Amino acid sequence: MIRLEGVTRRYRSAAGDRTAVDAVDLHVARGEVFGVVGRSGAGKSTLIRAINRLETPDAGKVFVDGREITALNAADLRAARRRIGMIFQHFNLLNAKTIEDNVAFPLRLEGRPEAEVKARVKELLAQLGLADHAKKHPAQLSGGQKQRVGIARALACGPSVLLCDEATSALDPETTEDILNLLDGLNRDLGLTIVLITHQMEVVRRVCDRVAVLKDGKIVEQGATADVFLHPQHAVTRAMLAEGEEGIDASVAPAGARMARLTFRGPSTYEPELSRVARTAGVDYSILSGRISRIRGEPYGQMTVAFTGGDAEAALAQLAARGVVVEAV
Ligand SMILES: Nc1ncnc2c1ncn2[C@@H]1O[C@H](COP(=O)(O)OP(=O)(O)OP(=O)(O)O)[C@@H](O)[C@H]1O
Repeated sequence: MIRLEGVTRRYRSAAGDRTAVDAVDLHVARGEVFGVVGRSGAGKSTLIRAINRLETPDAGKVFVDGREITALNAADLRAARRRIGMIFQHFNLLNAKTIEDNVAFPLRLEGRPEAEVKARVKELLAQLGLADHAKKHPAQLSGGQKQRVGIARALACGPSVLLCDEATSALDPETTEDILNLLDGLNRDLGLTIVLITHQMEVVRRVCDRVAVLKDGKIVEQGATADVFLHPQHAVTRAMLAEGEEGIDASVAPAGARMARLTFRGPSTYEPELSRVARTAGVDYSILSGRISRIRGEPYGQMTVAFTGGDAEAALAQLAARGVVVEAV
């Protein structure tokens, strides 16, 4: 659906050249929600803006829905962009226009008949819960409502792709959840392919099927969200995931304990595997840290456990045989 081949973007300034995106190859499948995370300055904005050529790459090719975006002339690019919706951190609404005129804007640019514009705007406002706000101006709406207007405008021309540039970064946690539910529903119900960039790992955990981690303009790690989040390979990914989490205090482990990190995935997360195995292997265990949650709807449990007494190695082998991922700590 979306393919980037060797995409590079450099910025030249008096302070020197800076390669914001460095020979990135990326593939996003149709109907997927794909997240790109990274620290500030990693190149996330530049990368997502290369997809609809708001930033023209210095090298490389971008394909969206079979068309090479990087090869289009200005008129064809305008037409292609109608099939690529985009929403922004600060909404980018036209403050002097009403909500309905904001949503109508891309339809009027496209030259649609006014009756069709009116009908489509009405439909979109109803779909996004904005029907009561049609005649208001952006300044009269909350952040979450403004982002809903942004989404309505992005959907106006019936895009196959939605690009989200830090779309929830200016919103409080509750409103973020509301907008993420909305994006989730659009992906599910319309089959919309979504690419989002964010520095919020929780956003990726909640909605993304796959994720790429960007550092200094390069992808350092990518994969299914659950795989990357539960078994991060790169230091940047580990550091971003560790933020806000309490580290493990190994000094609290009983003397001589065998420590291991255990990862349960899927329905077995809720099974009493640990106590069954402890009983048969005759070991005791202390849980030093742990989290049971969901990644993109899939339950998982991950905990650091200290085993004492009995046969800890046999317990770990039994857990591994039951599909639990066992890692030495
Ligand atoms: N128009 C520009 N001119 C010069 N340098 C730029 C420009 N836009 C971005 N850069 C530089 O390119 C690098 C990548 O910036 P980019 O905004 O893509 O990163 P980001 O990961 O989106 O960061 P943030 O989360 O802070 O927005 C940074 O070093 C930035 O300073």
